[in-house]
Amino acid sequence: MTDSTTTADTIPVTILTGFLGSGKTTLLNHLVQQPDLSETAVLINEFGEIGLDHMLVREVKDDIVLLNSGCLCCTVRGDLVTALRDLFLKRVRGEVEFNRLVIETTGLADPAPILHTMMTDPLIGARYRLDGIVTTLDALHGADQLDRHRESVKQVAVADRIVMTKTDLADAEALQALHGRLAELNPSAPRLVAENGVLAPADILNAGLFKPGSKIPDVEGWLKAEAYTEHDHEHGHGHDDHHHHHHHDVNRHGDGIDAFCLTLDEPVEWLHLAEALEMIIASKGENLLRLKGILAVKGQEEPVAVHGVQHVFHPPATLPAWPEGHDRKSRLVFITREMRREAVEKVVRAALDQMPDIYS
Ligand SMILES: Nc1nc2c(ncn2[C@@H]2O[C@H](COP(=O)(O)OP(=O)(O)OP(=O)(O)O)[C@@H](O)[C@H]2O)c(=O)[nH]1
Repeated sequence: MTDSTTTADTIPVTILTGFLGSGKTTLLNHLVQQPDLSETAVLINEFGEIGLDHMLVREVKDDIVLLNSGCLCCTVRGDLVTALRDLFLKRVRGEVEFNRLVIETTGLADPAPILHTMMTDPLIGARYRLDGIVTTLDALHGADQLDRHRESVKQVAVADRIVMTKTDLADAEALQALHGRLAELNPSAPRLVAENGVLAPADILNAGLFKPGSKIPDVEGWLKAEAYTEHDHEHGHGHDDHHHHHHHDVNRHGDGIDAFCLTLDEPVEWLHLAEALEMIIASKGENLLRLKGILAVKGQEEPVAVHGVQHVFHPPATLPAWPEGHDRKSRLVFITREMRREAVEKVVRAALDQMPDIYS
């Protein structure tokens, strides 16, 4: 159950997304001047290169390849695949040096196809890993954009870090209301402020499971399960007790987005859990915006990390060890659209309550 895409020796990729005019390029221009990003390659997923002498900047044109299924969220960006492969080959040949990659998406882009490209292409998956999704949100127009555009909601919901821009133009009350809304849409993503693009790179880099130079995964920092539930302390009685607990969802409101964490006290039968996830994906995959989890698997000492965006999943990765002091319970955090916690939990519990698989 190992997977190189989450291991420490692959190139971390930050995806920078955010609505039209929300300040992505301004932020990127500032970031690439910082010493922390001196060995960073940048791919810009739209026209209009930015001139950065020491940087390797490449434009990715809208060359979209539709897979057989014809499903829009399965579109693989052919040109992005080529660009990522080319970059890696150049690095191998010693023509370019970089140890990190930033991909800036177009303002209207759904980040999911880019993530799919990274997760589904075997060559790319073996060389790059997703470090994090950084979403810029205009503090002045952000609330309106969230009301009007599903893309904007999705960009915020899948973010590992939310960067609020143009806070100098927004009044304090509106800003506070926006903070509240973002906390509901995406409870675990730290919200940062960049005035005219000024932000410390450390605030948005290394948001993934592995930090550069470290073989030990940062499970707590990656999952941030505590941001999703207020009642985890009530768990821990018996397996069956779960059915009777009151769960407090951090989020349920007009955007149709739910964010919640399922805690499973007992080690899980991997095949049963995989079955549950497959059922959820098959019926409503496009509404599963993001899933991350750390699992205690029956018959295995080490934890397993799972990670998915819509219906595309990273292969599960066995991590070297549980973090110190961890209660060794499985936790799955979900961000969904039009998919209630109760429905997801029912499918997961039903699958896990099956008889143990005696042949496995
Ligand atoms: N007042 C103010 N203006 C900002 C700030 N950040 C960005 N801007 C301005 O907002 C405008 C849009 O910024 P960009 O960085 O081009 O936004 P973008 O997301 O790259 O835009 P697209 O590529 O068109 O989607 C520019 O005129 C920036 O100067 C900020 O913090 N305060």
